[in-house]
Amino acid sequence: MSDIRFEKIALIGIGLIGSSLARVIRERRIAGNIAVASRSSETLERAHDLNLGDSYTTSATEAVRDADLVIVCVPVGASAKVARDISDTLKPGAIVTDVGSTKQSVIEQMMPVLPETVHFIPGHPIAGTEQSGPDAGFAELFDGRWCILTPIAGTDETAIDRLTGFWHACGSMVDRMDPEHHDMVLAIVSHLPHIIAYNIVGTANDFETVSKSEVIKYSASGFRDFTRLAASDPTMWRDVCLHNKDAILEMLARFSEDLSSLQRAIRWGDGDKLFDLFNRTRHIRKSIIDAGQDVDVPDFGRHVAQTEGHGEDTL
Ligand SMILES: NC(=O)c1ccc[n+]([C@@H]2O[C@H](COP(=O)([O-])OP(=O)(O)OC[C@H]3O[C@@H](n4cnc5c(N)ncnc54)[C@H](O)[C@@H]3O)[C@@H](O)[C@H]2O)c1
Ligand SMILES: O=C(O)C(=O)C[C@]1(C(=O)O)C=C[C@@H](O)C=C1
Repeated sequence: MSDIRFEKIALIGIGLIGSSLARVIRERRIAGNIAVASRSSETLERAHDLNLGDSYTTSATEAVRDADLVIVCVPVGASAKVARDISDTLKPGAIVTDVGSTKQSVIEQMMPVLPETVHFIPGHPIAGTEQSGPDAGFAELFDGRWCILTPIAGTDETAIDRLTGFWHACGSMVDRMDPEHHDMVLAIVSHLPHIIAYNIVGTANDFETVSKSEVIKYSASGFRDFTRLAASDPTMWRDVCLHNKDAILEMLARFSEDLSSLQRAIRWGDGDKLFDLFNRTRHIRKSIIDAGQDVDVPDFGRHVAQTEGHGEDTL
């Protein structure tokens, strides 16, 4: 199907999300030209080998020249630097968006730097895996998943419609949300689960009386699910924690209170309380399945994770 909506799309960052976008844009002919920018020449070379774009550069400044749509696909802590790099070469009338997991911080970092001649519309596809790097992406990643746009008041509606059309062409359903609300919702449905996973796997790893080989040998189901999340990219999740601090701390406080209450029920043998909670949560799972949102992470592109950029300057 030919569905060209943009002459030129620039992808800044070509990891899991950037490379999935490159693949779906190419497969579904959403753009005439894809410019790929990555700060590391090694990643860029890999993107070239995988034939992800039409041009490749380590300069974000160069990539965005003449682009009608610019999609920033880097860890959220790098947003300000990217905005500074691209602001002078952006084409007037271009749409600039991002895919970052937090929204208020990205807006605070990018908005003051970007020129008023472009349409800045923050976005967040609620789709991903624990993998990272250009090998990890796949064209079907966004199929049937939500993408949340958090436009700033006064943004041109035609530009929002164009970006909505882009995400539809990538297979997504699109919702609009206030950035503050987005950060609170994602803190509970995405950020807390990852923090809990990192913590539980860390606890198991530090536990002296259970050996590492026993953890690996007997992690049949429940623990195994946590290890998948805890294998997610450290740079990305460090930035999420630092850039959605208030909402995450609010959710962690509630979580800790509820955990203490659960701990008390176990200590005092309060079976009714335990049963009521477990029964209530079981229904949530059923509602997710009934809503068709029980999307298993598929096996497409499950190569060894390439985690480029750890510990680098993305704060
Ligand atoms: N992984 C997921 O499940 C997922 C889902 C939705 C949104 N996101 C968001 O998408 C963005 C990209 O995540 P990803 O999973 O594709 O990560 P990734 O690690 O696979 O790719 C990140 C890319 O950004 C580049 N990069 C890293 N630091 C940079 C810097 N300081 N300056 C410029 N470029 C830099 C890397 O070279 C790489 O090309 C993040 O903001 C993340 O929060 C991730
Ligand atoms: O499925 C996973 O592995 C993910 O971590 C994807 C996930 C999520 O928590 O749902 C992670 C972060 C993103 O911002 C959006 C999606």
